[in-house]
Amino acid sequence: MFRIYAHWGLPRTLPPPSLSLTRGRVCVRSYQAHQQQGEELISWVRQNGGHVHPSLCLSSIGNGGMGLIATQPLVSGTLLITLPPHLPLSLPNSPASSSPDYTLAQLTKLVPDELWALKLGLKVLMERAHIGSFWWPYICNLPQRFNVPFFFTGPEITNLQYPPVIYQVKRRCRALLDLEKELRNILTEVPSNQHPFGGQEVNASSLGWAMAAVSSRAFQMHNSKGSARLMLPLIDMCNHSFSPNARIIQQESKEGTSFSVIADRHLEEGADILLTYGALSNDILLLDYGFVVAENPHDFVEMRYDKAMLDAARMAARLNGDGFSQSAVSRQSILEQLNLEGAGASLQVNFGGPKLVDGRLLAALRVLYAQDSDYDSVQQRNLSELQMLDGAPLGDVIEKKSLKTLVAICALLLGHFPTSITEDENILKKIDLTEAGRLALEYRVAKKKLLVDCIQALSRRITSLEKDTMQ
Ligand SMILES: C[S@@+](CC[C@H](N)C(=O)[O-])C[C@H]1O[C@@H](n2cnc3c(N)ncnc32)[C@H](O)[C@@H]1O
Repeated sequence: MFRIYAHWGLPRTLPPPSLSLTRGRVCVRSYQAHQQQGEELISWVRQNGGHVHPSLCLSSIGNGGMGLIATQPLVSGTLLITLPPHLPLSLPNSPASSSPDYTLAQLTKLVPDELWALKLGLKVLMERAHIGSFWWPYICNLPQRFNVPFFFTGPEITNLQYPPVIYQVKRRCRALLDLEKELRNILTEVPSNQHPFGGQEVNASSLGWAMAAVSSRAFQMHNSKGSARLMLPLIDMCNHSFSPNARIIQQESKEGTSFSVIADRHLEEGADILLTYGALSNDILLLDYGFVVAENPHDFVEMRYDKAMLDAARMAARLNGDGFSQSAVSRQSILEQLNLEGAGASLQVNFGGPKLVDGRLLAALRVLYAQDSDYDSVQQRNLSELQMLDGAPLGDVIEKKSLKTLVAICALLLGHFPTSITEDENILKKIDLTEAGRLALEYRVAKKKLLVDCIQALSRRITSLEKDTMQ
């Protein structure tokens, strides 16, 4: 199950950024060049009607990344940045026909909707190729490389050890390669005055760069006209925290939507300005942003609900009884209500997050362990009661069996990983790891620790039930 080989990662680094080299300037993110470009970006925002608090600067924050820093203490409520409506970069709404933007709009239709970052990425590539682009001071400040997994080598992708995310990486690789092919065919027919990339070739690597630039930096805006994703220059220099010290607000006016960042706490001198990117799992953080958070409260490990797997877990937990596949028709209807059986069933169940265990899986186990004689009691419970971890809605005996089976499932999932946490932690101590190699290790260690945490929390519940029974 955990031995999927993905040996077609795209080249690790982008080829020389052909699109920017033609401008006579090279986007190199050396420290000094970066500082200077950072200052140019701040000046550009101010020159174009935006506000940047004088006590803010762009600075290196380690790992080659940059961030926004307070150079003086700032009180909570301070307005840090404001971008007027014309500074965000987004896909144009109704471009004039026979303009490059119109061609671009046609090209975005080739991209599946769920890969919205690739759609907006085409616009970023277009501005990167456009000599004299209004957004050049912004585009030029974007990182040249992104540590997202579709740039990993095959072995690095395999080293993630978690099939759902490996599947997503492969899908993204495939989408980039497919789009490269389609664009190559279409763009040869486009007249030069309508060519969105100034006649330059766009390949899977530059598409990947653009998709990562967008997925790791774009914001979603909602207003009366609907929702849209956009790039917010300078605001997107803020790094992420689940306990942020600043927030974004949106203001509507007849000119459009402007965006501001406000300090949400007192900021000490030298504080990083941190926003929250949302309640995101490590899968999304890895795939879209190229980093993971240890002990991420929003992370989870997924598995496919399958009675054969539950049977294996029951046997591993040394619990007797008939196989779950023999379950009575009466239980079937509850499993259907839980959407785990029947047409259109949704079989993905998760461990982790604030609930610890997917309520549907817990309810299914409780129901599957119920005897025919318990059925009246099952009928008296509503579905949400059956899904709550607190309490033992069908009695302590069924509860202990259900919890022991869940512990066994976590242990089986853990056993599917080819290496243990200790082995991974030893590899992490090596100094010659690549950035991608380290990220893959951190990612899989976080998944395994999540399962260990689940086992420990569920075991504590079993122990407390056993104590109650003995009293
Ligand atoms: C919106 S940008 C923030 C600015 C970025 N650091 C830069 O140098 O341009 C998001 C990227 O910053 C980095 N980042 C943000 N928050 C992070 C965090 N908490 N830990 C590690 N990297 C983070 C990741 O590379 C992510 O893709």
